[in-house]
Amino acid sequence: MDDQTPPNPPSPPAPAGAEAAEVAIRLRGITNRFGPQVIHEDLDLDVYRGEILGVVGASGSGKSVLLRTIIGLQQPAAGSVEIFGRDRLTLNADEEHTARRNWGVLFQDGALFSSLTVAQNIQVPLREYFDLSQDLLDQIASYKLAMVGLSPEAGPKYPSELSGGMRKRAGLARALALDPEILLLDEPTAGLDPIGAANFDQLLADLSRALELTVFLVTHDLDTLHTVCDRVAVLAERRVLAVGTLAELLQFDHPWVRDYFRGPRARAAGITIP
Ligand SMILES: Nc1ncnc2c1ncn2[C@@H]1O[C@H](COP(=O)(O)OP(=O)(O)OP(=O)(O)O)[C@@H](O)[C@H]1O
Repeated sequence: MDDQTPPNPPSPPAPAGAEAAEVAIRLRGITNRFGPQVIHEDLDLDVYRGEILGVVGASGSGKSVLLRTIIGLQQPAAGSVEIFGRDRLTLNADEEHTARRNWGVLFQDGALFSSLTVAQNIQVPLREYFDLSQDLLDQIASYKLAMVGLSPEAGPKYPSELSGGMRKRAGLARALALDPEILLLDEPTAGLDPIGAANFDQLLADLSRALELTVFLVTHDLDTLHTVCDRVAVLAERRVLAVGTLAELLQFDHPWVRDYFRGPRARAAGITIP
């Protein structure tokens, strides 16, 4: 760490009212670099079981890299990633395979396989983990489609035949295929019109409650932060600069945080200083 870098803030307290809230994802001392470019340095973050944590930060601050670090697509240069108390960087291949069932991911563009139908996309993770009959696979795909508000007619369609909003929902259905406890989403409302985005937010809020999901949600969408997130983490200066409820962040005195949460777009989203 260079001399200019302020120390990490103390570990954030558990959410109000949650006595000894269980930590679902614990990141400690995470450092990520690409060549000389340092993205994260000694980054700490706790995501509590059952919460929806919004992750914000300027473009290029490392939100997606952090998501990839949690799921193992990015190997950090230093630090630990604990999922429900187990350091996933120390798991062997079998343990890693089992652990991966515990989370579902929705990447920015939905990341569906374009050569597979929506139903086949949902069935990919199911085939990887279970030996099920085609009939059962089809039933599960229909059930997952219904869960995300898509009709059974979407099942035989190819991703290119869906609207952007439907593709996001299909991606969500695939992320939920294995009934994960943790859901990670990278800018799920990007590219959706305001009504589509609001509908997706509502779906996410309903599903996370019904399925008791822990949600790590990378977003630039102030409406999403306001309507669905329990807490928000701000990524800046290569670490988690602040984490708390929106009301707490509104009191946080830092130029980027102030501009982001108190600007005209924040006011338009209904975020106001209490
Ligand atoms: N595989 C990679 N190789 C080299 N550099 C990378 C790689 N992945 C990400 N980066 C760099 O890491 C930095 C953080 O990228 P990241 O995608 O995490 O930003 P972000 O905060 O998600 O941005 P945005 O809000 O624009 O999506 C960027 O400067 C990016 O160029």
